[in-house]
Amino acid sequence: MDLMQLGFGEQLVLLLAYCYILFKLLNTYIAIVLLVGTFTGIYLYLKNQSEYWKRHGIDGPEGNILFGHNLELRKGMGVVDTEWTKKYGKVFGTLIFGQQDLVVSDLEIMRHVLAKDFSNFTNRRRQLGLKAPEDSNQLGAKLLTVLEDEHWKNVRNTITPAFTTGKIKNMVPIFNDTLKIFGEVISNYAKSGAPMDLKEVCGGFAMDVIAKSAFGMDVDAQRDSSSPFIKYAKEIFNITLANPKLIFVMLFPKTIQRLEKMLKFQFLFAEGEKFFKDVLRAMIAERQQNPKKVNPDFLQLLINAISEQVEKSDVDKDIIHEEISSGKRVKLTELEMMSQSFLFLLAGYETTATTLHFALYLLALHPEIQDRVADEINTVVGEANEISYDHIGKLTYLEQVINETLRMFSPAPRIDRTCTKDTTVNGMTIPKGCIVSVPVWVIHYDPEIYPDPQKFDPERFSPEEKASRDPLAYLPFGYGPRNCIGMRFAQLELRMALAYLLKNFKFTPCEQTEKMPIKLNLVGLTKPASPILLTVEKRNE
Ligand code: HEM
Repeated sequence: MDLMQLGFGEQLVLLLAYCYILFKLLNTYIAIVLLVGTFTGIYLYLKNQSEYWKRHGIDGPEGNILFGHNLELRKGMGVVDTEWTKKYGKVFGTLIFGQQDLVVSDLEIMRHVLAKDFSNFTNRRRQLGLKAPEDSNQLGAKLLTVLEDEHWKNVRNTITPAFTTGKIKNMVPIFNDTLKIFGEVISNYAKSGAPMDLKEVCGGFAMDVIAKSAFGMDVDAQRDSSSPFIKYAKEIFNITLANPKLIFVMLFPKTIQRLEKMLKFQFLFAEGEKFFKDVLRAMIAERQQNPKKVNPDFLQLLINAISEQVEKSDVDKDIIHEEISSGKRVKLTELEMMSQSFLFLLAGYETTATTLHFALYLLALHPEIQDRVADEINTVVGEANEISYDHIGKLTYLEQVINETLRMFSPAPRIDRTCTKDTTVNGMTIPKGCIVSVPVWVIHYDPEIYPDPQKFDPERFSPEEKASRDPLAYLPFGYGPRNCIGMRFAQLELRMALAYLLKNFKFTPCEQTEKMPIKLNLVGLTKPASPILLTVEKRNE
């Protein structure tokens, strides 16, 4: 048994049991001697761990001998990464969740870790306790985000055709149907003049899109929040690090996993998991019985996965890397299929909803930029009732606005990879077994890359500015073969939603709207510390 694979709670219980047995079985003096020896051993081990980076000639913050740098994480990843980078530079070592963690914002080293030496850095950090074991039948065991090595490559290669531009283009009707309801909801706020909670309205829209595209379901989250789909999805998204059950799982991961297997139960999200599995099973069965019915959504694309080919004209280098196309196309098991649909909800709901609401917030605070986007939309879309895929390609200033929003409020403040082989880059050796973390937040606010970084300035993403910058300097969707597979889908959803909203409405700050710089909560995904409220009026009335 690898003791380091145990949670902190389990290690403590083992230590107490060991002390008890020593004093029960042995003479007190011998027990004390053994105990002192054990504690000295543990102390030396922990000291050795905390001096790991010093031995590798890499500087870094002094860590707590017992907790490493975990305690600092309460401030939020973006905040601590900024403080540490200012003090220790672009490469420094930390110890997080018992793992040696090298934090790198040097673009050249990042290029090797995320792309050039990808085969040595294929996997993400293992989330102790939060990853269901591979042999379990929980949805969490087969999520693309946690799969490793060949298994990851094969599943990613198999589902990639679902995310190419050609396939996503067919989902425009899903967006347009959902946007009509979004329009009704916002119109009601415009009529009443009441401030609206941006996250609530954008969240309803994003939930409807993902329910329809990944589960094939109309849940109408925008007008009716009583459906079980919304109840269980919210249960997942509202879980915080203060949740007692989650703390218990993190302290006793192996014990919980053993008990779950032996007693055939699930400790976290049991009801929700059963609900999503039942829904997906029923949907998959229905579609398999009606193979001729056309469904332009992810669920159908996953069902078809093995037979779907990437057409030559549809090769999208952002999501089809050579590394991935060398993987096999595999027939997904039912669990693998259901896990990916579930993952699209996990990965695609909160990220898109928060980006949309931050974009509207920034535009409300910058009316001149909002008017410029609205003018562009009027010119391109004119009197057309619906936004089409062709319109989207022509809304270039809107694209700049979205890019700048994602620079300032990247939903993921950090991405990471596990190093599986000693790798030397620019004379520095990254040791096998450590985690390499890329502090996206720090890079997006680096004044040498983005002068006056607190300023909302979509001109930073004009074609000339973009071309003059290293692509590694902009990472809202990560980078390399393991980047966000849903990037094209998210970009289209954001552009469609903003084009529709800004064509029809004007957003303005109200008394309760917080001024910039807004207080953020950077623990987990980026979000505002308090809800953002805005008022809205109809355009052209
Ligand atoms: C604004 C919206 C979104 C943002 C900012 C975002 C961001 C990210 C980031 C930073 C990663 C990690 C990349 C890396 O490690 O290099 C990621 C991975 C992923 N995202 Fe997204 N995402 C968004 C929307 C979506 C959507 C809509 C979906 C699905 C429909 C999705 C599915 C995934 C999946 C499956 C992965 C894991 C890929 C893998 O491990 O191979 N994301 N995303």
